[in-house]
Amino acid sequence: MMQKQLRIINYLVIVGIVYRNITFYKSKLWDSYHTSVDNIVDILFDAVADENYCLHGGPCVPKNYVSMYKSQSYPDAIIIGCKKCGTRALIDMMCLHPQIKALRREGHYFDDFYALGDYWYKSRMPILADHEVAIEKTPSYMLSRLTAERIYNFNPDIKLIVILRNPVDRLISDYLQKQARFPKAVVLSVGETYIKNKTNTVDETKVHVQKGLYAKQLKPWLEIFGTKSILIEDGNAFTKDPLPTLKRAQQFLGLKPHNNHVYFNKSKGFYCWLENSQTKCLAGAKGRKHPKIPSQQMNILKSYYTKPNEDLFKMIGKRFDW
Ligand SMILES: Nc1ncnc2c1ncn2[C@@H]1O[C@H](COP(=O)(O)OS(=O)(=O)O)[C@@H](OP(=O)(O)O)[C@H]1O
Repeated sequence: MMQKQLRIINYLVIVGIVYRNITFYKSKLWDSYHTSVDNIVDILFDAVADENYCLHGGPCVPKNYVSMYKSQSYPDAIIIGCKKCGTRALIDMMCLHPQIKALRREGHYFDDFYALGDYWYKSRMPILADHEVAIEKTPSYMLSRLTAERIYNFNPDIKLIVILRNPVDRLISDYLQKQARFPKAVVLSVGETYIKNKTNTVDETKVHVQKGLYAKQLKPWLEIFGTKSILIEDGNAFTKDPLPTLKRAQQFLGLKPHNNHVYFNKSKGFYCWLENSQTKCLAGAKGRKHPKIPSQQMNILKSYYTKPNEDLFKMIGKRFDW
């Protein structure tokens, strides 16, 4: 009897583990399903794409379809950071330029999926017509020297775009994202989370705090790529008025200036734009209302970042208003 119960428990544990893994990998499986389909389509097109794009006595593939598909290419530029600094708004608004196309989701090839190979990366890229450029954004790239090395080995001439934000605003934004995702786990306030009670100093062990140390993160990128390959923008200024940043980004990519039709949307409280005559704003997860932080705690957070900010400004040769 005991053995039978043990077998049932064993069985339930296995079912539990399988279920958990399926849930965890569901999105990744979905992704790779699409990728496999893309790859199969590519192989088929390779097979049929002889001179006339026809199989022997079989179906023909429209010439322009083949050449359109074949124009899928690696990115010309990557937005490498930083998290919660306006990367989504930047890439979506950059795509209002008729020559810019972007990977819809974050790329994560050079950090999470490097083992899948650059063919996988390319297969996720948008299809380009002549004179168009492809971009992607992955805010976590900026955090690692290894990623910088990988990207350099991949393409030393690639253009990199960095959008930064007042690190205290960034910290609160990361906190709010975590709170929204894990409401039961985030019970402490911003101050209680990031300021040590006993010493009234910032808790430097917290990853969210470390993510605001921009000079440290950018140093390897500047060493590896040099200043000319990296456009560094102020996310706070971009949020208030995106046009100057968008203009510089177009110039940086060597594109003709294009007047992106963005406008301040009062009800969203942020800039939005028109897409096929419809208003398009970012989803509610972007542009959350920040809580009021008690001024004493705010001062502790601000003064913690004063020196790292100065290091950053010195390193990049320009100042931001934070
Ligand atoms: N036009 C527009 N609409 C909405 N949000 C805007 C816009 N421009 C900049 N931002 C700021 O972008 C912040 C989110 O940054 P990211 O897109 O980089 O976040 S993420 O790292 O991809 O999760 C987001 O941070 P929070 O305000 O803290 O939510 C916004 O302040």
